[in-house]
Amino acid sequence: MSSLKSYHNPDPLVQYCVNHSLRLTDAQKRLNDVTLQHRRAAMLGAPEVLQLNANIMQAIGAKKVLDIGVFTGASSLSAALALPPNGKVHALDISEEFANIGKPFWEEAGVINKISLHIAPAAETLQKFIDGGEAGTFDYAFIDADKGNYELYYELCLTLLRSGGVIAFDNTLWDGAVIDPTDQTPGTVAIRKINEKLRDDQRINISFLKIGDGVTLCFKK
Ligand SMILES: C[S@@+](CC[C@H](N)C(=O)[O-])C[C@H]1O[C@@H](n2cnc3c(N)ncnc32)[C@H](O)[C@@H]1O
Repeated sequence: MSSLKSYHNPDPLVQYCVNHSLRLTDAQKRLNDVTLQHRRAAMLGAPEVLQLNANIMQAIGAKKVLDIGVFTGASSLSAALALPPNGKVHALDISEEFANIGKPFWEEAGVINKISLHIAPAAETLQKFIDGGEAGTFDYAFIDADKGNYELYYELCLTLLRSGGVIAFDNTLWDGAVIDPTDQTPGTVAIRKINEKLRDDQRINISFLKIGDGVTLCFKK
C-alpha cells in the first residue's frame, strides 16, 4: 500500500499519524503509485502535506489557488479536489513532460476543468498575474519549486494573496540539512534564508510544522 505512507519521514510516529489520517481518492492513489516509479520520484509531495493544504483551503473557503511546482500533478489534484466547482488551481511548472503524467488522473478525478496549467518559469507567470491586475485575489499558494527562488516566490505570492490568505512552503527542513552547519550547499542556504525571513516577517502570522520534509504556513495579515 505505497499510497498510505509518508514518503519523506520514516519516523514510526509520523507513519502512525499518516495511517490514522490520510484520505486519498483512487485517482490520487494511482497517481502516487505511477509517480513513485518515476526517476524523480523523490520530488513527489508528501500526501499528508497535500492533505493539510486541501483542508486549509476548504476551511478558508479558497477558490483561487497557486500551485508552484507541479511535477506529476499530485499537489494540483489534491487542491482541485478541495475547491468548489467554480474554483481554479493555477498550476505553474517549467516541465510539460512532468505535468502530462498527471493529466489523465486529473481527468479521471473529474477536476481537469479546475486546473489551469502554466508552462513557464514560475516567477514570470506570477509577475504576469500581478501585471494583469490580480494582486490580492488569490486565497492560497503552495510553494514547492526551485528552492533558490523561494524568497522571490514569497514576495510575489504575498502580493497576489488576499488578506487572510495562506502561503505554504514545502521542504523547509530540507531533510534536516538546515541544522547542519557544515552544509553550505545552495539549496540549504536558500532554505535557511527563507526560514529566517519568515520568522521575522510581521506581515504574516506563521506556523512551522515538522511534517513531511517540513512545512511552513504563512497567514497573510
Ligand atoms: C518538488 S517538485 C513539485 C512537487 C509537487 N508539488 C507535488 O506535490 O508532487 C518541483 C517542481 O518544480 C519545477 N520547477 C523547477 N524550477 C522551476 C521554475 N523556475 N519555475 C517553475 N517550476 C519549476 C520542477 O520542474 C518540478 O516539477
